[in-house]
Amino acid sequence: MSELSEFSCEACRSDAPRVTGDELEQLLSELPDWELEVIDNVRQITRTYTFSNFRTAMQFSNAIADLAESEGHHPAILTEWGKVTLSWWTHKIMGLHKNDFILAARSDDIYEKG
Ligand SMILES: C[C@H](O)[C@H](O)[C@H]1CNC2=NC(N)=NC(=O)C2=N1
Repeated sequence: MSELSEFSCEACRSDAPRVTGDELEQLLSELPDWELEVIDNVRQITRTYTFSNFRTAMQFSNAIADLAESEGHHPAILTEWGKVTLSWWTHKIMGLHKNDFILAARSDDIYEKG
């Protein structure tokens, strides 16, 4: 469990600063299973989780949906047979906010709880 999951998300505003530079490197180092990607010039963090079948993949996806709704912050979720890929970024700032790293850590906790 990353310490990041202990943090609370803050209300994100359109003028919130994007995470960059040393802070970005530090946050990425706390989430070793996550990859930094740039899609349509927008930085995001992505991880693919594996499952034994589609039903358990869907159950995890629904748990992530509950997390997202409770925090008012939503990932892209790709649910496939045996796999779920999550991508977190902040739409308002078209980039990465600390909230994205907090929720990625919370996503890992949900996965590890099984
Ligand atoms: C109106 C609604 O609360 C906002 O659009 C929220 C919804 N969920 C969100 N999710 C993400 N990832 N980024 C946002 O900027 C965002 N904004």
